[in-house]
Amino acid sequence: MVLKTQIKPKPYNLRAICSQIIYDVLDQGSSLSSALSQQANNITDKDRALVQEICFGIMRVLPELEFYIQSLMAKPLTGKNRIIHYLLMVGIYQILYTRVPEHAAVGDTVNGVNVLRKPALKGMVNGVLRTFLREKAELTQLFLAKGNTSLHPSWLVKRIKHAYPNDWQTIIDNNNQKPPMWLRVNRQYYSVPDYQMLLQSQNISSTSDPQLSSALQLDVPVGVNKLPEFERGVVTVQDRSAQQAAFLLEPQNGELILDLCAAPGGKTTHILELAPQANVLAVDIDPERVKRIDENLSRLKLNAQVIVGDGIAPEQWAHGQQFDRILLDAPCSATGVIRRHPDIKWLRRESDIAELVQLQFQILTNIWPYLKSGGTLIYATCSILPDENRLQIERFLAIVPDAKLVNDIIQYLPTINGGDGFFYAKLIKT
Ligand SMILES: C[S@@+](CC[C@H](N)C(=O)[O-])C[C@H]1O[C@@H](n2cnc3c(N)ncnc32)[C@H](O)[C@@H]1O
Repeated sequence: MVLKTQIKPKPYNLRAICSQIIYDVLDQGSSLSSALSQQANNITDKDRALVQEICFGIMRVLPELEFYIQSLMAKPLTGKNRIIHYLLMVGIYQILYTRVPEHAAVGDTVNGVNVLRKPALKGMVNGVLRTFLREKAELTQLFLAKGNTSLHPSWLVKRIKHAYPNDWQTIIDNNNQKPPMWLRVNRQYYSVPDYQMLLQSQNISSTSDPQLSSALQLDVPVGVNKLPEFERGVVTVQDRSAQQAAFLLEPQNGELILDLCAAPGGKTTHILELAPQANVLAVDIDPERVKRIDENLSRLKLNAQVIVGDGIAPEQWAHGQQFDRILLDAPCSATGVIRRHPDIKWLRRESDIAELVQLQFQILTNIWPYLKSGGTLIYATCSILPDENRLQIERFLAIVPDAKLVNDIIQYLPTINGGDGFFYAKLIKT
């Protein structure tokens, strides 16, 4: 008789899962959204919201948690024990910022040590968390007096201060808030007031935007599965600032339109909602992200040609075509969307900025010949740094004689209950 080896399932501990996610971001350089989706199958539906709350929250207040751990431990945990450093963060974050009762926060975090197979560190984790509970009031005072209360890396604070000497503090404060949830209503199906009524019938209250005919802000964010007719393509989750792109582009039916750097397709689908008979070519360099453009198009039942391609080398995929309109949503520092992706603060390096500026400039200059004479190009970023935005466009206009700026540039800053930080320049070819 052959005995089957029984594989023992790994005990489930959501604090251990959170510390693995934080480790993947901070030590392995993964983005928070991809680290979360890597673990998605290991998390029960019931715990999903709490895992998100803890992981996003830790990224938001990382320097504060580091300060407490440093204050409570003589030596930092390094090497293979690093994951326990992040487990401590998970414990402290819960005590300070969630409604999880303190005894559960401490007890379950301490149990996470076994799940992470570091039993020798159990006593230490228990000790640190219990000391934190006792000394919480003094430690938080000390943090306010001595810590990095901007919760941003210093290079970024310096750049934001330099660019916005009057508004920098507000920008930093707004970056540290939780983001509002905006919807874009597909007006092929519903007017904004009608969809708002439909939401209200499900007890989801929302506020419309007098300046933007497609946008609704939810008073309290909800999961997309709660949104009426989401699967039918009636609404898309998209920040109000990002919703401006397709309006500025003014796509028309029958035109040939290039959406460059298009993944995951938030703006591709909006272009087609506004001009369903436009011929849209959506291009992105990242094959995995390109799949998401197809998924979004099929949810919204819209058609575009979607390809993997490098914006620096349009000769490889444009086949000599010229476009009536081009949307270039350039790769950028994403410093305008920090409240949505707080991991950006720790993943970005200052040296990335110059590289991104160079990449943006190359894509912009290389795609320009593919715009028809009289055509429109929208250059967009979700950055608030002038090097990627205003200065980029000034440099371009100075060397490209047939490019003309229409109206003024638009620089949105992240605003509470408003939109994300975004930049737009509308250029025409004379
Ligand atoms: C800001 S995101 C685009 C968001 C998208 N437009 C939307 O609304 O959903 C920037 C995109 O640029 C892509 N990208 C980066 N370098 C590129 C390149 N050299 N050529 C084409 N796409 C590139 C990235 O893969 C990323 O998907």
